Amino acid sequence: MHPKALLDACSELVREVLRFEHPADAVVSRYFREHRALGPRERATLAETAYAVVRRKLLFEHLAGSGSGPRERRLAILGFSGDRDFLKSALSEQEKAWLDQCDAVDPATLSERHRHNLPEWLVAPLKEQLGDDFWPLVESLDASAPLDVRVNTLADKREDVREELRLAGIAAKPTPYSPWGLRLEGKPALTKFDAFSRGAIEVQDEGSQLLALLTDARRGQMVVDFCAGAGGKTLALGAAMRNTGRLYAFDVSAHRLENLKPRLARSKLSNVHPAAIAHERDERIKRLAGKIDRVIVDAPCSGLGTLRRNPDLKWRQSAQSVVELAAKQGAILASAARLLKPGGRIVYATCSLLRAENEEVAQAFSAASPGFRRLQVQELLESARVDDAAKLCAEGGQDLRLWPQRHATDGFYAAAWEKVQS
Ligand SMILES: C[S@@+](CC[C@H](N)C(=O)[O-])C[C@H]1O[C@@H](n2cnc3c(N)ncnc32)[C@H](O)[C@@H]1O
Repeated sequence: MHPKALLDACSELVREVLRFEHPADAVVSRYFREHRALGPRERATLAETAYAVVRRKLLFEHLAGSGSGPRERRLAILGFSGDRDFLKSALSEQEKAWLDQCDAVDPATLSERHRHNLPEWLVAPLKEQLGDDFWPLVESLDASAPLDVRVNTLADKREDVREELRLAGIAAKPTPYSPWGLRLEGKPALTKFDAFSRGAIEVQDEGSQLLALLTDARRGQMVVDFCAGAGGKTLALGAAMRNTGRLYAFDVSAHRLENLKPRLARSKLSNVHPAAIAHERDERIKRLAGKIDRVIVDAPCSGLGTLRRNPDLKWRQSAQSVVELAAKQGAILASAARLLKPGGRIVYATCSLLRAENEEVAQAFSAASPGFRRLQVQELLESARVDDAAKLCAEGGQDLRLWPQRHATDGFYAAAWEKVQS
């Protein structure tokens, strides 16, 4: 594609993504569907440019203030992810001079907001939690997330799969904490490999794997994945149960559960029962009350722990949406807890970085639920043979707290309780 045409396409995509009416990944996928002639390299440039603009929106808007021409074009030039000379061949003399000026800006002279590129409502709670670690977090959010897979230990061993991938030209290392994980080098398209099609691997961030390990679902148990979505955790739990017992995968979105089906078929699990529920107080939940050994609530949340992959979330969420989510999370956790039998365990998890969706929801549940004993996540991880469990927990070892800048995972939180014997 001619550089000028590719830059025009980037500007168009940037304009659509910046409307923030839909998730950026959905906007990008739709754009590609509507422009089928685009080749893989052009697609990569388009997607990476749009994401770069979303990531560094405040800085780019500031720099774009001095240029001329349509705003989206200036933003696309600043975020352009392809070769510099290629880009310059699409620019007017005036644009080239402006871009050189922008490149010459010393980052040290920029204001904080132009360096962190976060909305103000998010900065204060993050700084309060992180102190000096705030800037390393900002830096980590600019980098792309590694590609982790979980080995389906029902049928394969991690080392065998690692060797199989190596022979297929994919280098991988064991993940540092999860005994099920491999971290791949680069971003190979996995779907064409036998290890993928026969269900030996599933793409899953190491942090998500740790949530499943924490749930500790065992052979023969009755287990509920309350917010199963496309079933990332469900598949890990089903394998941990060695394809025995009964694992319910609930979600209010039948559409998301549909995406579980092909993954389930690859995994060879037959102990999973997906079911769409109307809401967290659905009749189906009431019928199972007091019968379940393990429940995981991977609650709907702001998703701010996934900003490396979904940078648009920082612009699509707000202080108000977090308040609403926290209320929803509390309601789901309280309902899900009714499922447990005495001695059963419930894990509450989010991929949010904010205390309002994490510690505060957990504390409110503890305070309102005398029949539940808070468990020490560090001890649970150690029992699940997770290395360096203390490093994965907040001080004191009570809760799991994963951060991209510390653990190279998405940001995750988890707390766990046991229903007291009655
Ligand atoms: C963080 S996602 C789950 C991701 C999934 N566990 C995985 O590992 O792929 C949260 C899910 O909660 C679902 N959800 C929202 N409200 C719910 C409710 N009241 N009861 C059950 N699920 C709900 C959403 O549809 C969404 O799929």
